[in-house]
Amino acid sequence: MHEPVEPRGIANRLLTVEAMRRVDAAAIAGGIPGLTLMEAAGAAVAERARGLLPEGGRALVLCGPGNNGGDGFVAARLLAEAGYRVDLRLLGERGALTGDAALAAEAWPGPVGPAEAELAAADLIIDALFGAGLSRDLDGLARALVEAVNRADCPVLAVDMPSGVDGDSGAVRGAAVAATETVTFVALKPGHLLQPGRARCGVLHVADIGTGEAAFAAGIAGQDRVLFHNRPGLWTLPRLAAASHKYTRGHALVLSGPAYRTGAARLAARGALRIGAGLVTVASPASALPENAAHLTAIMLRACENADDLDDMLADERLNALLLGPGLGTGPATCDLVAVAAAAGRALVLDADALTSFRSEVRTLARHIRDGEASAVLTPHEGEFVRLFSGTEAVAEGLAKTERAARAARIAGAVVVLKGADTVIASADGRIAINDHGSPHLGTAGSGDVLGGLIAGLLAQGMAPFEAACAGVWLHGDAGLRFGPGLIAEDIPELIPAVLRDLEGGT
Ligand SMILES: NC(=O)C1=CN([C@@H]2O[C@H](COP(=O)(O)OP(=O)(O)OC[C@H]3O[C@@H](n4cnc5c(N)ncnc54)[C@H](O)[C@@H]3O)[C@@H](O)[C@H]2O)[C@@H](O)CC1
Ligand SMILES: [K+]
Repeated sequence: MHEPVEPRGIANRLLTVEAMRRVDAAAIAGGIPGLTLMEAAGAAVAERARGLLPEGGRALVLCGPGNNGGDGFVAARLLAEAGYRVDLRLLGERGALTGDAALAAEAWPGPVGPAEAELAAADLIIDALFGAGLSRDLDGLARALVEAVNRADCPVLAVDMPSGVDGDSGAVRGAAVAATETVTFVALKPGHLLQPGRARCGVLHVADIGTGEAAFAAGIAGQDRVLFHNRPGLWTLPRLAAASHKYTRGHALVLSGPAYRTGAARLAARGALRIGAGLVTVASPASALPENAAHLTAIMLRACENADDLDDMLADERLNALLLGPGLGTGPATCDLVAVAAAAGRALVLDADALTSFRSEVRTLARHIRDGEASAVLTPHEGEFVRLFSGTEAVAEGLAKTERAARAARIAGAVVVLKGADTVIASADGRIAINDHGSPHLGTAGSGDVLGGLIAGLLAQGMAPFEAACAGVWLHGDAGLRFGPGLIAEDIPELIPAVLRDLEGGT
């Protein structure tokens, strides 16, 4: 189990639903009454609601039968006190409310409407139906209510989680509110970042409700999965010393496919160079050298026909990071290249055909990595992931994406970057980062090849594999966000200088 020591890492920690319960319980045990926490949560919701409501506007607050509903009662009261018109509806019987939620309901001075009635017209709906306590799929009245919320043409502010989204997996349980904004408490939960939950949250806000650092520490203690939001601060890019030269900035080697299958390697190589590797070499079969030479200038070329040639090349210790896979072709020849690269103990990025060549043979791949003491980053998309890990516990039905990636990382003894709209980066030591910094425009041919090159370029500069993978994913996502429609893979390396400049200015 890995416990990060730096406080910046802790700032990016996510809380599972269970860990959040422990935070609440520890805060209460430490002397903060539960009702005080609920008042703070409701106040944070009311404050955000005021930002979404016109002056004196009308809020419709939908309260559920648990403490999420309790937060709704508090927010309703505070908004009414501030002069807003508030309609409140309760799903369930008022008499069935217990604990702090019952106390919050008692303090609400207005009428409590039934959930069955048609939704009243409003300037804002506050969704306080279900949060961390969601325990089954929505059906019946709860589901009808959520569907009615999604038909309403006003903004929706979700309390803690959009009702119907699972806090740990981001799954939609039957139906889920599509919120404009979500206010959650203490820290983000995985379900705020994993799809489809991420898309239901809208703009995310995290409110401090006064639980304190000791309760937070109690909440995250003892977990064998350590969850992070992938953001700058979780990793630090290599700093360029004044005395740096190209040989101190690492040398990345990208293996290219044969003639007419070389574009992927060039995209990756360009990514590695732009991200700051001092030297980048593309190695290809001799037949493909002219094709590569016609397109490459700063990037060097070498002939490499097979695993023996690669072995000879790796006698040069300065080749410290390798990317294998894009365009290589699947089969035993690619497996041999991976075996030689791993045996040389270098930092590896394995993508595409290098992963598919080990279809259902991940244990063999893991043995190569272990025996060579190589540090490897595997970058599968969903299809490659299923092929590589089929037959293992990483592809069991119904698992959250975080758990699949974490299990895969343990099996492979490598960092696994499970790509998608919600890329998850998992390390064999139990660290998991979820990335929501990206753009659907990145779903374009060759984009993944550039990502592999970025990670290889960071590894070449000496970054540790988990941090290099997280940083590569974030930088790639940032490039996608700033370009938008019309993005093609060739654009991504060219955007990296601006991404780096802004990052250096902002962190
Ligand atoms: N001290 C605390 O624990 C605090 C909790 N807070 C709030 O409390 C929430 C968690 O409260 P709870 O644990 O009471 O859980 P919830 O209020 O999220 O939901 C639990 C209730 O919903 C019912 N339920 C669950 N799934 C259902 C479904 N599919 N259909 C119909 N009914 C369903 C359960 O039977 C239970 O009555 C958090 O999300 C947060 O909003 C905040 O007030 C901060 C402090
Ligand atoms: K909710």
